[in-house]
Amino acid sequence: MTAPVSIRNATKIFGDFTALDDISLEIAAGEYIVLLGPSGCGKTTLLSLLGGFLSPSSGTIEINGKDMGDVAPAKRPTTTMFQDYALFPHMSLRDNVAFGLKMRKVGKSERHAKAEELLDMVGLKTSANKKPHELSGGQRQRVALARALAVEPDVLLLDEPLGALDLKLRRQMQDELKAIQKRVGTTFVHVTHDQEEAMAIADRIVVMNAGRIEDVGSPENIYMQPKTIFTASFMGEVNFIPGTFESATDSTISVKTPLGTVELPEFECRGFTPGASVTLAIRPEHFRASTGTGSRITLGKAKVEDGSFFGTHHRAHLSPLDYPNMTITAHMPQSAIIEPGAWVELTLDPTSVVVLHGHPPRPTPESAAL
Ligand SMILES: Nc1ncnc2c1ncn2[C@@H]1O[C@H](COP(=O)(O)OP(=O)(O)OP(=O)(O)O)[C@@H](O)[C@H]1O
Repeated sequence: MTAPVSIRNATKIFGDFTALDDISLEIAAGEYIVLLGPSGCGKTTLLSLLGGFLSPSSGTIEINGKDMGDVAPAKRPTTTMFQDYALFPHMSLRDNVAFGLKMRKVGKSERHAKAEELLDMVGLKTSANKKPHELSGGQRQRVALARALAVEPDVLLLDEPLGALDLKLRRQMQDELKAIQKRVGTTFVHVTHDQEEAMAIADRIVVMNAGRIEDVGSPENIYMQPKTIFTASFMGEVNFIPGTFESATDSTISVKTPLGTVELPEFECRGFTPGASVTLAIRPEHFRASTGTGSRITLGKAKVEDGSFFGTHHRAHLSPLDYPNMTITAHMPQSAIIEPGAWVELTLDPTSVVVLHGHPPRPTPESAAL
């Protein structure tokens, strides 16, 4: 079972605090959506509006074309899976998974068959008679997922579902969650503050900040072409170089920076006007500190301050000759020899540079990698 979801101009106000501010979002049936953002940005509040545990102060929520305004949580085609799982300790895994079906008066043999089918799907076929305390954290998480899916919701709401797991298990369960979602085809809306988790799982990521949606897109899109300074910095490491927009032709734009004027391909018209403050957002892996140039642009010489080896690459901090107060974080090839004090040529692929409106909120002369 699966359904589309429409959130239209949803606002939620607690007293004089606006937790959600005019949120609109269309979710397709069968999509895996991740709501991503820092603590307090309104993710759980939005999930609670979908589940019916909170009502919007204004705006509407439709699931499968039906307005959910007056529909109680238990009557909605949604199930919520919380971080603490809330499994019943005295019940077998089979009975835990079958619980929702029992409440719906489904007969014993039918509900047990369904529970066993779902336990099989989450890799716990032979554990149906065990109790939750006999399981590891990851196994308990799988039982909670099977239990949530047993009642065949159209939309499954997951609030930090992997928050209680250690990092390794978390990464493993992300792959499993995604695979199970694709298999059952249910619409999933998953809340997390972990950008790697969002990238690993989502069909589309919704980046939230202070009660508003900052950006929506595929993981690749959000990472490579963030629309705002907030998204660029929240989605992994990035260098910000402040600049001034100078001019545009049909195929290039020109931005003046402390490291010189750079000509970049015009990838999308974002309404820049000459003289406007802009920021170049550049991922560390898009810099190359080398002597090669080719079709790359150069930002001049830079001094290696320090470097660390990360297996797949070195991560180095560099000070540009023309602007020594700035620190650039660049990834350098595995084979590079990183010596503090060495001078390198700083080059980058112009197609990887994102030009954003404004300057970062804490504009430091360094514009250090955040
Ligand atoms: N019942 C409430 N009454 C008053 N304020 C609330 C209530 N529920 C949430 N808030 C506030 O609304 C804001 C958003 O809360 P919400 O729980 O949605 O954030 P979140 O993004 O899920 O954060 P976290 O990742 O920490 O769970 C917070 O500032 C929170 O304090």
